Amino acid sequence: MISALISIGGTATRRAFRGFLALATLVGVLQGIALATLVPVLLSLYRNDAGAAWYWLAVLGLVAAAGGTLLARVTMWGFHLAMDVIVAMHRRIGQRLVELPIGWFTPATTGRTSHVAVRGTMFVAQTAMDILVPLTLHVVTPLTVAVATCFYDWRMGLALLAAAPVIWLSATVAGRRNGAAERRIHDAAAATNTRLLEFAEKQLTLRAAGIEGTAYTPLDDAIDAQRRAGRRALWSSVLGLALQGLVVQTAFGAAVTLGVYLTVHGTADPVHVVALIGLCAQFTGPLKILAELGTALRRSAVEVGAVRDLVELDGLPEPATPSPVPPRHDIAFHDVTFAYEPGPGHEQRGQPVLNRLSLTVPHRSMVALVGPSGSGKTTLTRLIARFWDVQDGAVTLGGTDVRDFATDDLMAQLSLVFQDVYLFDDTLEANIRLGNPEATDEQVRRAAEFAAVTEIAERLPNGWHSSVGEGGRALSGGERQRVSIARALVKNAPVVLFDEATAALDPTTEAVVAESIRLLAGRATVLVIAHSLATVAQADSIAFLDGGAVVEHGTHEDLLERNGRYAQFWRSHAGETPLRTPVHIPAGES
Ligand SMILES: Nc1ncnc2c1ncn2[C@@H]1O[C@H](COP(=O)(O)OP(=O)(O)OP(=O)(O)O)[C@@H](O)[C@H]1O
Repeated sequence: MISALISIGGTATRRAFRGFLALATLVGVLQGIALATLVPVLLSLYRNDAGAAWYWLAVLGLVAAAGGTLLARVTMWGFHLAMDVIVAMHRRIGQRLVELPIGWFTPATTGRTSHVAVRGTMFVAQTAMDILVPLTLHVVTPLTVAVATCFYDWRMGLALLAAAPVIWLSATVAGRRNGAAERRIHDAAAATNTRLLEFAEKQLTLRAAGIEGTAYTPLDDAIDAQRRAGRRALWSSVLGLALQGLVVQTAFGAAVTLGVYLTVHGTADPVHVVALIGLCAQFTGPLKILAELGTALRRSAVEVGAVRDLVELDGLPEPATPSPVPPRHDIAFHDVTFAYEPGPGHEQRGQPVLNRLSLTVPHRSMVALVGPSGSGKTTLTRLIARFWDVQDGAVTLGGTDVRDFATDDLMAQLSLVFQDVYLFDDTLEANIRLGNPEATDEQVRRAAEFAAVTEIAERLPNGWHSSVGEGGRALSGGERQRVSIARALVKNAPVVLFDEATAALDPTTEAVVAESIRLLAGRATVLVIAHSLATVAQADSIAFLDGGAVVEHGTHEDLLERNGRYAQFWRSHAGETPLRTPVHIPAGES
């Protein structure tokens, strides 16, 4: 647990934790000494020795005051430590999220991340402030009491010290059981969180499918699983606490029995023994809730461990000496094999999605990717941007393996226009400028004009400074697509990866897509997942994918002449649902 916190917080936290725990231990020792000092106070009173009673009372007061002062200090320290670790945790999570391959981000992983970040943070604060200090005190104080008892009566002292490992063992057993149950609760809660987010985000889809109210089975199942895990954890913790209570009471009973035995056999003074039995109660009292504190610590450990697992995830490996940005921008796939990593819902690494695939997109040419759904077109384009790294073969840009570029350099060479357009809750202008923060106003306006975003700005109440709402909610799907095209154009990257929308677009957006592809042709290396006849017709060549391999590659005419898979595919599409034909941007919009 502490090692998890330290690994998140770094060296400074390690030093701070050592000091913090040392101080908490000192407070525990002082509290134990204060309790042990009660024995001479009581004995002095019994012997009517007022001087000695006042003396020991003064000692007790001084030790208790020192312990109290240091306790206040260590509590404050715990608060500051918690804040430091929380800040470090947020920083590490943020840093790791930036370094993770883009392909890692799925609704399931982001749901888990938000759960881990929020709960982990809460538990760190709780651990450092509410658990570690009491836990240390509840261990160190009874041990100090046991050692002190040895000085008054070595037999009773040894009995207490002998009971300590048994109590420790029972607390550990109870804590382990609870820890396992807590882990199950954690996993169940994270799964519910993901389902809940999905339930909230996909309301439109659910309602369109006629799933009304809360009757969404995966969410119900997740809540049920969480309830079952909670019930099991409750039983586990009740049994653990009962075991712990039994062991502690037995230890106390044994100490009292020993005291009585020693008194009866005349080897101990009864008054002495009465005072020591009082002290024994101070030994067993704190230990009774040791299992409870241990459980709380393990609960924290599960959450903090999940944060550590998150921050220790493998990011994209960065080259030790990044290759320089190449002057030419041809893209080549050399015998590429790629299978998705296991993840929630698909724990085994599946069959390769791309199988020894080779394809070349020459510098400043346009290649259209066509093929049945699931043939690997999207995966192929995403490998260029290192959403994931290939397992075999290589993807090169300008002759250099994409893994040999610094990630920033690689991304600077790419413009991505994908279907899942996300606009930030910022102004229209800021969303375009995101493509190139250095762009002048003139460049932003020109890209916007080309992508027919100017007319959106004219319609909105605050023009370019209008907010587009969270995720671009204030705009239609087509309008969002246009903003994303303007964003890509303003970036002016030498390589453009374009995923044409599969859904029918409004005429203006369709024209913008066709025009922007026309504009890019000859200026950039373009790899486009094509769905429209207009795009296919403009491409220098077409690669037909099936089953994760390029089965045909050539010009539209060549492939039609070959009368193979592409010709068949094209004819069936043109026959059933004609591929979209070019639409011209209305005057004034281009
Ligand atoms: N993140 C992912 N995790 C696991 N499998 C995935 C993931 N993304 C895609 N796949 C699988 O990889 C295969 C290829 O998918 P891909 O999206 O690349 O195909 P596509 O040709 O672009 O399909 P479409 O035209 O329908 O978009 C499919 O079987 C798909 O189920």
